[in-house]
Order: sequence, then C-alpha cells, then structure tokens
Amino acid sequence: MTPAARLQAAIEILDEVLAGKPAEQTLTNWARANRFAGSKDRAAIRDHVFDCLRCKRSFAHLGGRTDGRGLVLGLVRDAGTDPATLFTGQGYAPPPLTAADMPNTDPMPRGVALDCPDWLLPELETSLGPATDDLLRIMRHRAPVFLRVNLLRGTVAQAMERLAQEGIETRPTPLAATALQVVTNARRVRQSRAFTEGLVELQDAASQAVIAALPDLDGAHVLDYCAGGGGKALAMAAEGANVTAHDADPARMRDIPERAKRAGVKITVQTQPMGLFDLVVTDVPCSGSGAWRRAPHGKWALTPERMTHLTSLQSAILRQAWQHVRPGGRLVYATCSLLDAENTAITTPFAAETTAATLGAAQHLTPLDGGDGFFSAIIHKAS
Ligand SMILES: C[S@@+](CC[C@H](N)C(=O)[O-])C[C@H]1O[C@@H](n2cnc3c(N)ncnc32)[C@H](O)[C@@H]1O
Repeated sequence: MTPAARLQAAIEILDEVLAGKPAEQTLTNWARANRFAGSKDRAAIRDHVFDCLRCKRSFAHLGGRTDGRGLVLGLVRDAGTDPATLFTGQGYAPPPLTAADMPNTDPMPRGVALDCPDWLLPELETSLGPATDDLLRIMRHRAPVFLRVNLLRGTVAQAMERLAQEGIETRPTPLAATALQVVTNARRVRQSRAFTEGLVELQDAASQAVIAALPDLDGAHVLDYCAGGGGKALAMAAEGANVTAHDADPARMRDIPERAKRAGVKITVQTQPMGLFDLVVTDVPCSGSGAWRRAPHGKWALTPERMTHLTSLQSAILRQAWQHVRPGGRLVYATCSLLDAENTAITTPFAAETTAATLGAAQHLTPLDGGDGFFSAIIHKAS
C-alpha cells in the first residue's frame, strides 16, 4: 500500500471508531476484509488510528473537521507535511482537498492543545499540580513497550541476549529490576521464543514497580482480588508467592492457567474467594488515566458520572477485600489512575474509618517516570 492509501484506510477505520465501535475490533475487521494489506501496512494504519485517537482535539483543530478525514488531515499537518501531496485522489489516496478541509486558524485553547477534555483539566491539576501540562503533552505520544523478565526462567542479561538473537533490542529501565524496554521490533515479541517459552511477558514497567515495592512475597499467601488477565498475579508468583486469583468477571481470568504454565508457576483460580491471606492485592477498575497513551479511547469516554460510579466501586471493593486480610497482614490498593479522587481519596478515609487499618508506604508513578501512571498504597491490618 502507498502511504496515501494507508491514510485513506485510517480515515475509514476512524469513522467507524468515532461512531462508537471499539478500535481494536475495527482494526481486526478491516484487516480481515483487506487481505492484500501486509503486516507493515497494518502496523502503519494502526499507528495512524491510535495517533489520531490520542490527539483527537488538536488534530481536529488542525484538520478543520472532526471526522476521520479531519483527524488524518490534522495528523499530516502536525507532522509538517502538506496534505495536498498525499490527498490526491489517485489510486487509493484520499480525495483531493476542498474548502471544507481548511485548518481552523484560531489559536488552540489549552484543552485542545493538550488533547484533554475541558472538565478533566481542573481534576488533573488538583492531582498533578505544575506537572499537569508536561504529563498531558507526553500522553499525546505512543507509550514504550516493556517486558517483564521471568527470573524463574533466566536472568535479565540472558533475556536481553535471547531477544537480541531474534532481532529484538531491549534495555533495562530504573523502574523495576525485572523490566526491559523494547527498543526495536516490539511487534515481534509475541512470536519470539523468549516469549513463547515464558522467559519474558509483556507488562508495563510501572505495573512491575507496584509488585517490586512489596517486600516478603516469597512464600506469602496472596489473594489477587481483581486479577483480570493475571499480569500482577504472574509477577507475584514469579517472586515465590502462593497466589490465588479472583475476579468478579471470571471470564477475564480464562488465560491465567495457560500463562502460568508458560511461566512455570502455579496460580489457583477462585470464583468465590475464601479464607484469610497474608496479602490481598486490589488492582481496582479505574479511569485508566495513567494508561491513556495505550488506551486513548478512555480519555474521551470518561465522564463525571462514570467517575462517581468508579469511586464508589473502588471503595466497595476495598471494603470487601479487606475481610480477606489476616490479622497482621497487608492489603495493596492499586490503580492505573493519575487522579487523587481514585487514589488517596479512597485509601485515606478508608484507613481513618476502619479499626485495625493503618496506611503504609504509597507510590505515585506517572508517565514522566517512563511507564504508565500507577498509584499503590499498602494498608496494614493490626494483629
Ligand atoms: C485493572 S483490572 C485488573 C488487571 C490485572 N490485575 C492485571 O494486572 O492484569 C480490574 C479488574 O477488576 C475486576 N473487577 C471489577 N469489579 C470487581 C469486584 N467487585 N470484585 C473483584 N473484581 C472486580 C474487573 O473485572 C477487572 O478484571
């Protein structure tokens, strides 16, 4: 496909996504219906689509319209390219420019330039202070890809060497000792032997840092109360913890047995959690604001009503999960959110109101640290 034909494909996919279809599903459907597109075409189209979703407001401003064509025009103009050189109408290129394709020449308001919904700006400022604009600017760009080295299968140096033999260059990151940032050929990771043989897993470095901050995992009985696909459960099992995974939606845990087998660990899956544990981890559902680089749709879908729903769910999960912490044990409350409303505004009142609960160390990571934004707080239960 020519570069212009890839842009036209992105326009068509974006129109469907803007009408409400999930981006991943729409990309997959497009690839199935257009078998002539090779893997490089599909990767380039995917990047265009996600770049446009991350920068929806500023690209619409530059494109002078809010549909797929407008966003892609904004993408091209933002890169300093004259769109007339690509929007030629020849072959499979987008149709030539018309008067409806002119950019908006007004100065960009702050929320537009930072690609942030206006109602969220004050919320983010309360939580992030003077770092707000830098953070929003970084979230206009693609997130790096990180791997977790499974130390049960080999060392970090061995993982780097094995990956390099398969053309995947990586480098260590200060966020976690097990984390490697992928420098080249990230799209080859899933097919690499290092991945299929369980030496590495795909996991954000900040997610790994949450687990790295937990002392004494070796031999501990741990309940992962919101286990989802098992990312954190696997990381804790690799540190020697006896992990029980639970999730309100058991279907989300269906890959855990296979992932555990690949990693050489054992994880017990329980649809009804039972008993008391040394450590309970609650990686609760949240706005995902720390991971908007990967899932930009969440930035535009979040509403004040949704925030209210999430914060009451987070408090409820914390209270339920607390009942599974043994006296003298710990709970870790974690979100991939940058917003205080989902973080300290949940943990501080809980600790104040709950007999036997004391707040311990907390960790606030943001994309300025390199990975996703992540909050975690330890809450101790008196013996
Ligand atoms: C952020 S995800 C967990 C990600 C996972 N820990 C990982 O590292 O891959 C949050 C999970 O909480 C689950 N959840 C939602 N409500 C819940 C509840 N009331 N009790 C337990 N889990 C719940 C969701 O189904 C979802 O899988």
